Amino acid sequence: MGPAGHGETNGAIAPSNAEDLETGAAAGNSAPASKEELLQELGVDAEVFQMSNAWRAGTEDAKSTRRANSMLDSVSKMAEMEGGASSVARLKRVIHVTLQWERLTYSVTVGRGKKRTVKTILDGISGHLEPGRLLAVMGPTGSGKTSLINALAGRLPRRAGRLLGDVLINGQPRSRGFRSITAYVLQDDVLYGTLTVRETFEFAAAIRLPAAVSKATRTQLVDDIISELALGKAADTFIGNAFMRGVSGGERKRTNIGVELLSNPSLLFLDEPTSGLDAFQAQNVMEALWTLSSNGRSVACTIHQPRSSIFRMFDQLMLLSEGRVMYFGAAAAAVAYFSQAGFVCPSMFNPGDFLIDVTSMDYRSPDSEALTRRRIQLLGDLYQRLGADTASEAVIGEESRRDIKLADKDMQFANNMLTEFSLLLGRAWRNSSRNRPLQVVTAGQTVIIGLLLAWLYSDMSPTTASGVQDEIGILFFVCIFSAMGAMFGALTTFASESGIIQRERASKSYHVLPYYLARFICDIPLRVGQGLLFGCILYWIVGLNPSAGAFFIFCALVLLLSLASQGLGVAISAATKNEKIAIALAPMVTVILILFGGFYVSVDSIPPVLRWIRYISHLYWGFMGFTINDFAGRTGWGVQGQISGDQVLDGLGFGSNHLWQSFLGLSLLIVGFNLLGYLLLRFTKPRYLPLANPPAKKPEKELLTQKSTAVATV
Ligand SMILES: Nc1ncnc2c1ncn2[C@@H]1O[C@H](COP(=O)(O)OP(=O)(O)OP(=O)(O)O)[C@@H](O)[C@H]1O
Repeated sequence: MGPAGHGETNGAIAPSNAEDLETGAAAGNSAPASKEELLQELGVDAEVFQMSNAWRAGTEDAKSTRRANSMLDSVSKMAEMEGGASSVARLKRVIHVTLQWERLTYSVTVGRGKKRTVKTILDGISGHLEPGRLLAVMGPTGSGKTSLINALAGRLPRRAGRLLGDVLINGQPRSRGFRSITAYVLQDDVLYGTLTVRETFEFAAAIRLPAAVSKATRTQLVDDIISELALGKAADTFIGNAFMRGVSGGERKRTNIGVELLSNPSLLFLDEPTSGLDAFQAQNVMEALWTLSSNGRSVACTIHQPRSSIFRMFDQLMLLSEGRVMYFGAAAAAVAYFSQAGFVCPSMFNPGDFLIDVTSMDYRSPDSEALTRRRIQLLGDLYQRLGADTASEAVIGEESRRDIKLADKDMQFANNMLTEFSLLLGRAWRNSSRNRPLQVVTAGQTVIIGLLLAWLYSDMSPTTASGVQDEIGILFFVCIFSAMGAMFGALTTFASESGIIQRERASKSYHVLPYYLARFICDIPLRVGQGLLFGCILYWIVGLNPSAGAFFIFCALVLLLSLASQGLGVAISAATKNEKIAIALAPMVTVILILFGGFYVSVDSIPPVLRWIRYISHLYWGFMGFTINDFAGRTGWGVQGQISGDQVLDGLGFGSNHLWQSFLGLSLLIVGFNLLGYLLLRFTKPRYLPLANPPAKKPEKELLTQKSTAVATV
């Protein structure tokens, strides 16, 4: 692979003159028919299909005059302010990245048993992206846009299939350093709704930049990003969530992009950055991307159907359909290319809509399906004949050559674990304390359940026939209530944060341990508050053990039980990695642990082989603690007050147990469940599909035979 052989390289990849075209045709390997045959079938006179410069050479380098390099300027200034610290200067410098991809083929196995087939999602796609350019990957739905961006960013899920081809960064295969210079912006915004835009950036700056970067510099960097993304007006507004109104969809999207910019990526991948936005917001987001690319970055995004003003911002366009390239080159020249191929865009028509119309399958009737399928096949063949071979060729500029080594630096954590912990604790605390709806719901349900129970059991008397059973029942209910609330709280919290954690871990923002500890510690006040509230309402009204010490032990047990349940909730959500599966699984786990909790089946009645299960049931230890705390050493139950508390404990199988065992059991489970949750979170990183070598080019003779067979079949 080398410099393009067709002069201007800012987009068009077809040979630059008729001679080149013929050469391309001769070498052109996998096209099933000659250019003339293809044009004939498309209904275009070959003579008319002039290789005019209009679509081939693409537009002028419109950006070069507009490329302000403002970011680079301010970055250099900041580096000076830092006393020229080389690490700081390097951290903020945009590296020039030329991305090339050649014959990318991605296939997956679909179906089961005899119906198993291999589905080709990307079929030999080649292209390139140079620094300072904005590449749009367009195509009808299901054409392979997301798969291509994921393949280029190295983000295809590992179990998904097979990926063949070459992806080069400044002429070199992607190395470990690839991630340190790239950012990948997901389609869904993953942000804390309870933080403002500025706080979100400040946190990202603090956690991603080394401690050597002063606060003033970080503030400057945040201000720069806010102005670069035109977020000035929204800077101090909350991001917002289901309970709290926040910034607009476009501002949210730009904040999402801005977070990635704080690690100063040189290569930016975005999947559908305008999805779900109205035309105006979409325009703002794309303008922000245009500015970012103008500052020397290489930006690639998928986009479904851009309005015409957005289309004009694209430097390069890769148009896909059915996993094949329909066009790759200067975006401004795409319409001319298609009009030469016989598809003329009506005047005043949005080019984006036109290109999608031309390359979409029409499934409305068998005839229209066959017709559009054939059209797409011909357009794919025509493109392959004209430009596919040279599509991955790019000029690797001087800056890119110089930057090869910088692009090879592996990503490192910026701070030590203690700093990470304090930053994460600050964020978690802010998030929890501002999450009023959660606090109100937690407090509300505690008060309602507490009062309801108190009311139901207010007439409870130890000297009735059912007195003992009533008291045991209420204690077990306390166990279940404390456990369920904490577990489902943890399930939803961790599930809602999992996107954020994944993104931050992918950019090596922090270790899992400080994150986990910060979350754990941050939840303690909520659990303590809930335990005390519940205890205060219920304990005295119902008339449990009246000693003050027993009351505090009761509250401590509620707290420990909640913390153990929280750990179990985290472990379940870390193991399942999916909120819906986690919420479906949690009740089953809870029911098993309830069964072994000592209330429904006494310990002696459990088959010996299953008895060990009670030791991993926090409900068992909690229930044991509550009953010992309430019954031990007391008397006065039964109609004549003849039943002692110790007899009750004997009946439950807790006669020989002590309170300290309950505390110890719960403490061990808190450690055990949380350790399990931590380890699952730590070691279950998303795994991505490695890139295998591209298939060797087949000898021309073999290809020609295949082509004639293919044409004959059609
Ligand atoms: N792991 C997979 N297993 C089976 N089919 C898959 C897999 N990944 C993608 N596909 C299929 O490949 C095709 C391309 O998917 P992709 O998401 O890349 O398309 P897209 O152009 O981004 O679509 P959209 O615009 O709807 O997001 C689709 O038909 C999709 O269903």
